Amino acid sequence: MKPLKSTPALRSFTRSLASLHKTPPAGKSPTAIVMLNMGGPSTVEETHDFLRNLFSDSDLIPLPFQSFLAPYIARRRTPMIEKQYGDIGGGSPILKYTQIQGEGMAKLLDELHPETAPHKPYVAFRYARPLTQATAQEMKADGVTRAVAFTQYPQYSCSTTGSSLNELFKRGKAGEFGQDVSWSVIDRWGTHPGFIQTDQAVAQNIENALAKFPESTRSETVILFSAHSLPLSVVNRGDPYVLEVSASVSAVMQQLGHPNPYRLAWQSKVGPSRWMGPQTSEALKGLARIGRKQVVIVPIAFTSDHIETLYELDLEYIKEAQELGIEAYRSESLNDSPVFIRALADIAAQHLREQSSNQCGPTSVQMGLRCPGCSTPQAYAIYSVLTL
Ligand SMILES: C=CC1=C(C)c2cc3[nH]c(cc4nc(cc5[nH]c(cc1n2)c(C)c5CCC(=O)O)C(CCC(=O)O)=C4C)c(C)c3C=C
Ligand SMILES: [Fe+2]
Ligand SMILES: [Fe+2]
Repeated sequence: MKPLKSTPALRSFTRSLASLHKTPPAGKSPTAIVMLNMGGPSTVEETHDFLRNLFSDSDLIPLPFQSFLAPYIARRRTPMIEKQYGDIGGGSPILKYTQIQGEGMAKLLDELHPETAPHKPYVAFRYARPLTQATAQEMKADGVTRAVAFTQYPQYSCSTTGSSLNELFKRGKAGEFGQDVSWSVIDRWGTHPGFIQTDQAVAQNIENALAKFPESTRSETVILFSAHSLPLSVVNRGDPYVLEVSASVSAVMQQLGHPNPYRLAWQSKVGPSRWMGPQTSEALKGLARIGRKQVVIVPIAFTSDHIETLYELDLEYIKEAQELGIEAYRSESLNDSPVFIRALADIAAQHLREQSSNQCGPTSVQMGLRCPGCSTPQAYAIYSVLTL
């Protein structure tokens, strides 16, 4: 990763970031917990706009002549992706689940950290409704003065959480959330102590899938973790996502406490460039070649169901496995799991406690150039640009 160089432009950028971080005036406005994610089209009709927004995001896909190419690629890809959303029931369930998770989390937070109650969840999606812009208006209308940006991607990538934070920063700088909002950030939690509970939820879902196999052969079942892949160019510039996903896999296996063989594979490669491998479909072929007959596929880098679980894993890979002579099941996504919602509340509560005692833990960072606790560079608007 390249070191941050101090330049006049960077210094002025830092000053504007610092000005975002003001002490909130006393008041009864809610503490906003802003749940960041990419989102998905709630209906098939929203697919085109979702794709246009996605291909317009240079943090995710830097394209030459992006403003011309993005609508073109989106238009060409729309029929295929529309069909996939049609096949999974007519849209993405991510908004529904994020709302359930947010409501449940906020209620628990009021008990766990009454000092900052009431807590109100806001959803800020990057490519689908509700977009950050609309969320900003809602927060401004509510008179929010204290906000926590809480990424819903457990593992950090500049292309996902980094992109959402950059969007938040741009809109914050333009005053769209109001003038006196004090922000803090939970930017990753794949190895947070609270994630142990999430591991419990993931591990429980794996147990449920394992239970579909006869007890006599259950321990031979391969647990195949599957995460959205990343272009190798992104991995090679130091993006921590692959490392953090691997750490989550280890934590879940430890939680599970079984000696089952396990592997991590990567799915959903897009375009002709080289991406992180092995691809999930190749891993299945490899397992068939060495005579494995039972597999549980586990989505590990996304908490709600989406096209990759409901279409790619359920409709494509499970069938592919069957054709290879493997009996395969997918473990459920976390979705509205109460254990998971409790984990989200614990992660947010710990963050708020650290903030009020001016400490800085692993999930507790400021919108500033450097973390006041550990001095790592944490101005994401700068951080992701410099590491790209
Ligand atoms: C942790 C999750 C994800 C990472 C990391 C990620 C990186 C990444 N993605 C693309 C390109 C595309 N992704 C697309 C869809 C998509 N991506 C994720 C998650 C991550 N992406 C999800 C959950 C989804 C689907 C949303 C849903 O509702 O199901 C798409 C659009 C679909 C398509 O056209 O095939 C593209 C394109 C890149 C380039 C990238 C890293 C740089
Ligand atoms: Fe993606
Ligand atoms: Fe820190």
